[in-house]
Amino acid sequence: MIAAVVVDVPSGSVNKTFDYKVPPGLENWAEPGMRVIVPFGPRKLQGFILAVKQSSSVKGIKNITEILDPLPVLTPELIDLGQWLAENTLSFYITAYQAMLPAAMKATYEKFFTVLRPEMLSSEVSVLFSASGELSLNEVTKNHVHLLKKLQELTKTGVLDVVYKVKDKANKKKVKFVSLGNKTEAEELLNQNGKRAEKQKAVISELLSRPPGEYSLQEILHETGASLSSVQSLCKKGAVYIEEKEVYRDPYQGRNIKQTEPLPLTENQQNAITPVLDSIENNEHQTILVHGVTGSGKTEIYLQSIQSVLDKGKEAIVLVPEISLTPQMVNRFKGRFGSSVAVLHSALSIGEKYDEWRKILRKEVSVVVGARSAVFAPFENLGIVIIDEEHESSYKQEDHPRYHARDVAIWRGKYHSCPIVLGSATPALETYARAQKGRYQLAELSSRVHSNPMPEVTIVDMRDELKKGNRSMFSNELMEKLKAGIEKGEQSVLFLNRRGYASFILCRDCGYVAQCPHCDISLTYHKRYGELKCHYCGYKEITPSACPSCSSEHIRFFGTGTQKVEEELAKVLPEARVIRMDVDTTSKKGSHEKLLTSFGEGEADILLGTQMIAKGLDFPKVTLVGVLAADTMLHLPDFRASEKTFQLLTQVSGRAGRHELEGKVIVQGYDVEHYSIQLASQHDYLSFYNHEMKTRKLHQYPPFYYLGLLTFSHLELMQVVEASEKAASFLSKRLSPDSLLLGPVTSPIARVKDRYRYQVMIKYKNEPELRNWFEEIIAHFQKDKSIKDLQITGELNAQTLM
Ligand SMILES: Nc1ncnc2c1ncn2[C@@H]1O[C@H](COP(=O)(O)OP(=O)(O)OP(=O)(O)O)[C@@H](O)[C@H]1O
Ligand SMILES: [Zn+2]
Ligand SMILES: [Zn+2]
Repeated sequence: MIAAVVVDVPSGSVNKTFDYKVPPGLENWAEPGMRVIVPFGPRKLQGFILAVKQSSSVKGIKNITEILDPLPVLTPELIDLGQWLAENTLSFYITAYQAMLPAAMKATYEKFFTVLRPEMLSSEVSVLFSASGELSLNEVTKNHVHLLKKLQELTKTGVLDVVYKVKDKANKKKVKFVSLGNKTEAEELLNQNGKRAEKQKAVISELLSRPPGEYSLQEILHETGASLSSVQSLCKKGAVYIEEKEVYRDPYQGRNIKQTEPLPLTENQQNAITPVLDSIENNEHQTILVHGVTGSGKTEIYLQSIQSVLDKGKEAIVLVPEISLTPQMVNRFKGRFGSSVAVLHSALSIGEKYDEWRKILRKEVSVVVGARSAVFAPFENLGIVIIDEEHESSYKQEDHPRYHARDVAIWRGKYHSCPIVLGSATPALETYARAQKGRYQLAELSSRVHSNPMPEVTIVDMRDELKKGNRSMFSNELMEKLKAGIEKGEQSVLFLNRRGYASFILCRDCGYVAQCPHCDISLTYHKRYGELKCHYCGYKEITPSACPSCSSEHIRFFGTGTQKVEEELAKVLPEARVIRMDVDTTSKKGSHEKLLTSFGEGEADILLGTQMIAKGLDFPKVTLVGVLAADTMLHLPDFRASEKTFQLLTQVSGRAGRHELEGKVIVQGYDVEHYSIQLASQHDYLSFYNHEMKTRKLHQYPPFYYLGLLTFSHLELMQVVEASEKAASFLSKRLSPDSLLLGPVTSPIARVKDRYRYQVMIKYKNEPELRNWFEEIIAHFQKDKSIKDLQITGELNAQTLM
C-alpha cells in the first residue's frame, strides 16, 4: 500500500505529495486525512496522508515511520477544501491543512545528538550522554554552549550523529479515578485494627457510602485526608481499582447557564427566517444576508434556524468576531443547546482548544461557536453556517493562508447543500451588492424587536465647543447626560475610537516623535509599564524623561486614549464609578468577562472602552452612548475608512436603549460633516451604501474591481525596488486592457522589522490567469539565486492595502 503524503515544509519545491510505503503492520490503519511522521532527507517530518493507492511509479520509496492519529483528523471534505484553499490563497498545501486544525496538532521539531563511536569521546563530552544516550540541541545551547563547536566537529567526523525528532503537542489530559474493587476484601479491611489502617479504612468507607462508580482520586484523597500511598496499597490488595482516564479541559466548567426557550418570533423575524428554513428544508444551498438593524433580534433567528438543523440530525457552525466572542455571547448558545455546544476561541489555552475540537471530531457536539478558524470544524453532516457581524475585518486572515471565512463557508455550503447565513446591521459593501444583484437572498429586519425606537443621535462638533470655551474632551451635552444618567441609576457606555489615535510621545520643543527603529511607525506609549512599544515587531524601550533629539524636558505623553479619558472623568465626574476596558485592563485571562459581569450587575455607572465594547453587548440599563473622536479613523490610508467608520458608529450606537428604556447617543468629533458620520446618526444604511458605492465606482475599488496585490519585502531597498519593477513589467505585458496596474509603490507601512516594503496593485474585473502569473512571479524569485531572502506575498482579493 502506498500513501501520498504532503509534508511539513512550506516551500514551493515541495508543494506536492510524496509517495511513501505503508509498512505491512499499518496497512489496515492508514487512511487519508491522518497525520503521519515520515523520513524526509535527513529529517523526520510530520505530514498528512491525502490519498492511499496500490502502487507508485516512484523508485526507492521509503516507509512511513509512524501514524499519529487513530482516526483521520481531516475529513474527505476538508482534504478537498484544503486544496481549493491553497490554490485560491496562493499558499502551500501544508499551510492550508495546518490552518484547519488546532495548533496543538502541529508538530514541533527538535534536534538531538546521538553517539556513533563512544570510544572517540572525551570524558567531558561523554558525560553529557550518560543520562539518556542522547543530547538535545536545545539543552546544549542552554547549558553547554561552549561545547557546541566541538559537538559539530564530532558530527562532521562521524563520531556523533544528528537525529530529528518530531514532538506532538497534542497531549491529552489524564485524571486518575478510584473505584471499589473486591467487596469482601474491602469489608474485611474495615475490621482491621492499627494506625496504618485508619486512613485506608476511611477511603473504603467513603467509597462504600457513595453510589457504586468511580470517583476522582483527587477528590477522595481530599475528603478522607488519606495519602496516595495508602490508596495504592489498597489497590495492591485488590480492595480498590485505580484507573487513569482521559478528561476534557472544560473552560466553562462549573458555570451555571440559564436554560432558555425559543421566543415567539415577531412578524419581522418570521419573514426573515423563512428563506433560511426553506433552504434547510429543501437541502438547497443558499447564501442569505440577514440585514437587521441593531437590536432587531438576529440572534433569535440564528438560534431557531440552528434548532431546525439539529432536528434534521445535522450540525451547525456559528462564527462570531473574536472580540465579541464574550461569555455573554457564548451563553446565548449554551443556554439554548446546552452541552451540545463546543466553543473555539483564541483565549482558550492550546490544550482547551484541542479538547473542544476533539469533541467535534468525535461527534459529541453538534454546534460550534467560534472565531474565524471555527469555519473548518470537522463536521460531516453540516446543516448551516452562520456568520454574525459578517462585515468584520477579522474574518479575513491576514497571514498565510489568507482566506476569508465567508468564502470558506460558502464553499462548504455548496458541498453540503445547506444555507449560509450572513448577519449584520452594516453588511460589507461587497455582500450587500451581491444581495442586490440576487446572488444572495436578502432578508431585511428594519425595526427593533417590539418596535423599540432606534436611539436618537446628536452630533457635536468639538470645534464649536472650543469656541464656546469648553476645553475638556467632553461636550456640555455629554456631561449633562452622563450626570443625569447617574442620578437616575441608569448606565452609560463611553466609546473611544482608538484606531488612528494611538498614543505616542511628542517633544513640544522640536516635534520629535518616538519611532520604531525597525519599522516606519511611531511607538505606542504604555503608561502602565512605562514603555514605548512597536505594535508591528514588538520592539520595546523605556520611556525617556528628556527628548532624545534635543534634550528638552518638555516631552509630552499622549497616554492611551482610554487612560486619559478615565483621568479626565475622575476630575469632572468624581462620583461616577467607571469600568475601563482596553488592551491593558483585559490582558489577563478572564478579566474581560469579569469586567463585563460587574458592569452587567450594576457595579459601575460608566463602561469606558475601545473597539472591544462596540459589539454584541446587550445591557438593559444602558441608555446613553457617548462616542469620543468619531472621525479619527476617516484619515487612515484605507479605501474602507468611510465604511469602517459607518459600521463602527452604527454598532456602538446600537448598544443604547435596547430594552424598555429609551436610548440616546452623542457623537463627538472634528470632521463631523462627513457622510459616514451623518448617515450613521440617521441609521440610514441604504443611503450610505448608495453614496459609498458611487465613490468606490469612481475610484475603481471593490466591489467594482477586485484588488490583486503583490507585496515585496527585503532588507535592502534596492532589491525590493528592482524586484517589484520586474514583476510590474511582467504583468503589464499580460494584463487585459480592462485591468489597471498601479505601482510599484511603497506600501502604506513602508518598513516592518527592518524590511522595506513595496507593492504592485492590480484592479481587475476578470483576469482568470492572474493566479498563475502571481505564482510564476513568486517561483521566479524563489529560483533566482542573486536575490536572497526576498519575501513576496500575493493576494487575489486583498481586503486592505496595508
Ligand atoms: N421574538 C422576540 N421576543 C422577545 N424578545 C426578543 C425576541 N427576539 C429577540 N428578543 C430580544 O431582543 C434583544 C435584541 O436582540 P439581539 O441581541 O438578538 O439583536 P441583534 O439583532 O443581534 O442586535 P445586534 O446587531 O446589536 O447584536 C435581546 O435582548 C433579545 O433577547
Ligand atoms: Zn525635542
Ligand atoms: Zn517595529
